[in-house]
Amino acid sequence: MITLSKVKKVYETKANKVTAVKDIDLQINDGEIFGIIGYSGAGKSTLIRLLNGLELPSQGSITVAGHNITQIKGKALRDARKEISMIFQHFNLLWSRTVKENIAFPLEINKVPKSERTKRVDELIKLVGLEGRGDAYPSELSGGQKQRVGIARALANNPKVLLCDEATSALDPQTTDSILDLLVDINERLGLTIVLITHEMHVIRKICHRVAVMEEGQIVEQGEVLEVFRKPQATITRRFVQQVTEPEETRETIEHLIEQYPSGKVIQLTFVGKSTETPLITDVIRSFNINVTILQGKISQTQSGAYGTLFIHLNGSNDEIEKAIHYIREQEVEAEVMGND
Ligand SMILES: Nc1ncnc2c1ncn2[C@@H]1O[C@H](COP(=O)(O)OP(=O)(O)OP(=O)(O)O)[C@@H](O)[C@H]1O
Repeated sequence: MITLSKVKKVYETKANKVTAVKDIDLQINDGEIFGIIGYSGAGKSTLIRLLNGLELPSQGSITVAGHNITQIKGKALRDARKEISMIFQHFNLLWSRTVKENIAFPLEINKVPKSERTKRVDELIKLVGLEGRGDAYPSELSGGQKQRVGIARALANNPKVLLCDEATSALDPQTTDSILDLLVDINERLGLTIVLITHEMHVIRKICHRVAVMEEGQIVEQGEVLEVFRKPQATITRRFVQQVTEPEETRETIEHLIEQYPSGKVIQLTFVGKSTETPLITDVIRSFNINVTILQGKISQTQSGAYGTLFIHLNGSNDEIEKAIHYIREQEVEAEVMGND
């Protein structure tokens, strides 16, 4: 549904040329929630502006919702852009218009008759959970409610694709989660394709089916979210995965624990999908002559299954510890020895 082939974007300023994105090959499927993650300056905003035709690539081709947006102009481009909607970090609402009037705005531009507009606005208000707030002004709303207005407005003309530009970055964690839940809900209910850009792995973990990691204008890694969590390849991807799996203090805690347990081994286990539901630790304790101490653990849900990390200390003879690690790996659980040999 969305295809980018050999896409490159160079900005020419008076002083120099900046290559914002290069060598981008990407395919995003219908009905998918696809995340693009990268640090500031990686090229994410440029990529999203290319997807809705706000920018033209210097090279390559881009097809969105059946339109080759690199080759169309004028009315054809405007029509194509009706099928590609967008929400923003700072909501971009019209402050002098009420919630209802903000949502009605794209319908007015699209010359939808008034009676139909009113009906559609009411539907959208229900869809995003803003019942009773239709006559409020944006200044009277919380951040989460403002983003709900942004989402309703973006959905007004029944787009096929919703682009989200750091849509939750200005929100607190709890509000972020409620907006992410709403995006999943509309993805499932309407079959809408959602492409989001973010610098937060939490957002990717919580709602995306697949993810692409961007660095210096290029996609350095992409895949199913669960797979990327399980086996991040690029250094930058590992750093993003750690944002979610290792709370800030974890490394420090683990180093402290390794000092505290001079004998035996500290192991980091990584569970994915079904393996989070098996009584692995019980099996290890029963099958091997070792002591197991659970140090720290966390299980997170992704769109396609659970992902967990658990730090344990194994104590006993080297031989028994090796056998236990071998057994754990046979259960399709990753086991990384954390030093302390
Ligand atoms: N209109 C422009 N003119 C010149 N250079 C630009 C323009 N837009 C972006 N750039 C440059 O392109 C590179 C990628 O920027 P981009 O905004 O796409 O990154 P980003 O990952 O979205 O970062 P951020 O989250 O900070 O916006 C940067 O070096 C930026 O300075």
